[in-house]
Amino acid sequence: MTSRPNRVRSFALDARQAKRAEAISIGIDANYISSFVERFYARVRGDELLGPIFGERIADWPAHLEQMKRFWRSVLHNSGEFNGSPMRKHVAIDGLEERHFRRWLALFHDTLRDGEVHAEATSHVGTRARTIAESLLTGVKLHRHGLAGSRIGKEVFDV
Ligand code: HEM
Repeated sequence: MTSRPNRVRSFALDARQAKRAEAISIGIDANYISSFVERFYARVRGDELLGPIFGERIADWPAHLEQMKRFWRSVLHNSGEFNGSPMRKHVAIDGLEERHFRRWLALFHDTLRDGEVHAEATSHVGTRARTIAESLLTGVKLHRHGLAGSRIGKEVFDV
């Protein structure tokens, strides 16, 4: 008979595999993730608002791109490969505000649309990005202004 911890573990594995299979069925495989990460950060680096913020902080671009691929595989395939601390790192960027997140999302959505393989993939990945951006912005505001300034629970981005 299978022990309880084993059953729990195999349930978690099934859920992880199901999520990955569902993503892959709409074209979100590891190559798709790698491609949008590469193309997105090429745009970001050339952007006059965001480029300098990254330029001052990223010394090793190949390492950053690998980290971002692990992040997106964890988000989209539940791969569990990412162990960073995005909230802490974004809170530490002085002057980061709504207009930066708006630009980030606009570039991200342009990248997804330009490399579109499946409209459902664009919509799925774009929605995940927007949700994470909203939570990072909420965290940044909370850290800076406390609860009153954080607009918790409000829809922030409409892209
Ligand atoms: C407002 C625009 C943004 C700017 C200027 C920005 C900038 C940066 C910078 C400079 C880093 C490197 C930090 C370091 O290693 O010390 C970083 C890391 C990261 N960013 Fe952003 N970011 C933005 C928005 C976002 C959004 C919307 C997401 C997710 C949807 C995101 C996800 C990440 C992740 C996962 C990391 C790696 C964190 C880690 O390794 O612990 N960023 N970002």
